[in-house]
Amino acid sequence: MSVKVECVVKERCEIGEGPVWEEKEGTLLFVDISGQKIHRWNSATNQKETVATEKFVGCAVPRRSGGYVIGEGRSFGALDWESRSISTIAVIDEDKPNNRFNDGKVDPAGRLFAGTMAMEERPTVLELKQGSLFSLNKDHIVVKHFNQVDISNGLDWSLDHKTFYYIDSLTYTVEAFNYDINTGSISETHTHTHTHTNLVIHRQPCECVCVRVGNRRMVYKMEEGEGIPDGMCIDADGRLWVACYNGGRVIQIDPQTGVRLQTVKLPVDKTTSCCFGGRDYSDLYVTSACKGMDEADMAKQPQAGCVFRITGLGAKGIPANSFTG
Ligand SMILES: O=C(O)[C@H](O)[C@@H](O)[C@H](O)[C@H](O)CO
Ligand SMILES: [Zn+2]
Repeated sequence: MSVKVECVVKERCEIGEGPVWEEKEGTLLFVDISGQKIHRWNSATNQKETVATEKFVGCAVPRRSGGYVIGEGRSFGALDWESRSISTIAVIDEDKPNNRFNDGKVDPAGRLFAGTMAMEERPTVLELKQGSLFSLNKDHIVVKHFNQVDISNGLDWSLDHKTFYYIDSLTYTVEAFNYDINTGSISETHTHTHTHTNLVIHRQPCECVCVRVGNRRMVYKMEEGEGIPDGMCIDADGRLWVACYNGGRVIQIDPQTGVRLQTVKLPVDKTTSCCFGGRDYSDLYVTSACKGMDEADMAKQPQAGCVFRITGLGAKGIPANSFTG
């Protein structure tokens, strides 16, 4: 079966992002970040429902108790779809009023992980190192895992739940961390002995307790022409699919070897994120953006901002997790 790419949601999102397949209804949930909208597209009827938000909305995920949890502005919010009402659960980055949520996803234990970034003057132009990665647990407790992030983006967990894969876009890499599914912790503290050669008084080994962010390591470095790593999802074989912003493609990576296994090109450059869906999760849905494109660009790429479906990949995904709080 050959790979086929088709445009399925013919709506030009400014920044289409964060697709999530909702198996029960056969709907695709996704956001338009700067368009300040949350969409649910029904693959059977081709109907779409939309909720408008008051601020940039970085992500929206299903909630086990019903409705959705979103990252809007600098708030985690609870969205009741029927009444279209949004209530604040928690506020983050109080000391960084110019920050906003970006990409987010629910871990296998039902915690919502989402990262922040500074507001952009235009795509990828922003104050650097302002972002952090947060998680919201079922008791609505917020944990801040690490900071110094440029653009917090794609994230997912290995099939054995021991590794957290993460993209800070302007590192142009995909990284991996050790992950503890029981505690939701990415960082690890450990003690080790070493001799402080630089401190004259410290001539003998000393016990240092240092908190390293869980063995952070690079699994893939983007190549020339591949663009900026943006959204990401894992497939049922444990391989990563990365949407490449300005690269007009999604790439499949083996995180064990760092080898790129597949490249699928799309008819738009600003591919932003991807998730598996459809019957037995064998379709790859890809969101895209048109923000920052001028008339001439738009004329060349009339489907910029639309959602695409790739079939025939020979790979399949796994069901998305719902927030348990
Ligand atoms: O879509 C996102 O994740 C961000 O919100 C965009 O505004 C980024 O600038 C772009 O995707 C490059 O990473
Ligand atoms: Zn993104």
